[in-house]
Amino acid sequence: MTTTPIRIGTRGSRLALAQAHEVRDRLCRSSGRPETDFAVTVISTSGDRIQDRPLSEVGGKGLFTKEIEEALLDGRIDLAVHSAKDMATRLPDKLTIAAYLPREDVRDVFVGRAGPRIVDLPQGAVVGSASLRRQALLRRLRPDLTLRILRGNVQTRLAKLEAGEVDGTLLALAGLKRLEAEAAATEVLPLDLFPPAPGQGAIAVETRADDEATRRLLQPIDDAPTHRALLAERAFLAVLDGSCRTPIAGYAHLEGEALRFHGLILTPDGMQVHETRETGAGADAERLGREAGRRLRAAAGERFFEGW
Ligand SMILES: NCc1[nH]cc(CCC(=O)O)c1CC(=O)O
Repeated sequence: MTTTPIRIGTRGSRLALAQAHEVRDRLCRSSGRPETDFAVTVISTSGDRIQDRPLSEVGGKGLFTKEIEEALLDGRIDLAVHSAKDMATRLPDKLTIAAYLPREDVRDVFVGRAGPRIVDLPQGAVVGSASLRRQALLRRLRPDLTLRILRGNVQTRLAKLEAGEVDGTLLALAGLKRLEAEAAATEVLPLDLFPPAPGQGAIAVETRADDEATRRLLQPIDDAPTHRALLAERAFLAVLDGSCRTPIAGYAHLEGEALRFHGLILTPDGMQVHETRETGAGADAERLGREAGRRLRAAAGERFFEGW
């Protein structure tokens, strides 16, 4: 019997590969098919190639997914595995997110060389991050620090820290855990001070909307609570990210039947902050996220989004 393998597209970083392998392993278990029925295809993205500028300057998030989505649309792959955080808020028309794996820890961590905790850093210490959200949250807490753009995948960033380019950096705990490198974290940051980016810690599986067979294959590995939370967070982001230069945090999670949402926008210098906390029904996730976004838009005023 010959079967064409199901082709799984992913970026080539160690983290991306670990995530793609996790999806493949779950699909093997849920479908009873052997590993040889799946082929992991590495696709290089513009986000991987551009290393010297913040993503907000070169077109934002879609950069880590564009080439992979093109491969899906062309039929070169059947499904794509992404960090949900890296996905643009609007997907190409013919694509859909068919499954989210159970979410990993959503918190950010500090990895310090000059001191284990952010409070331990000496005045003016250099912290590297390419994330506008992390930079702004850090400035709010420690306006004296010097911020540097630190790009590259998780390994590269840890190597740059080790080499002394910066005194500390901020990373997602989820990524470190998936790389079995969580020991690198010197401080796990509290959710109220460092609310995560929408989608952080979640792995999304994208496919063609009209590919019924792949959608059916993915259905059993979809985690409903993560899916609900992500609907809220992505709806929130869609209302707010007309400009991808606005630092935005958004985190939804289910507590029983209730969906709790925390959203925050701030100026890049961390001086102005607008924040909202809401609770709603899990079934209303998208509406909850959208309304939280509208509330913040109204509270901040349109000029807030134009200032930089
Ligand atoms: N391209 C950045 C990126 N996208 C997803 C993760 C971590 C894993 C996750 O949030 O699921 C990271 C690295 C980081 O923020 O430290």
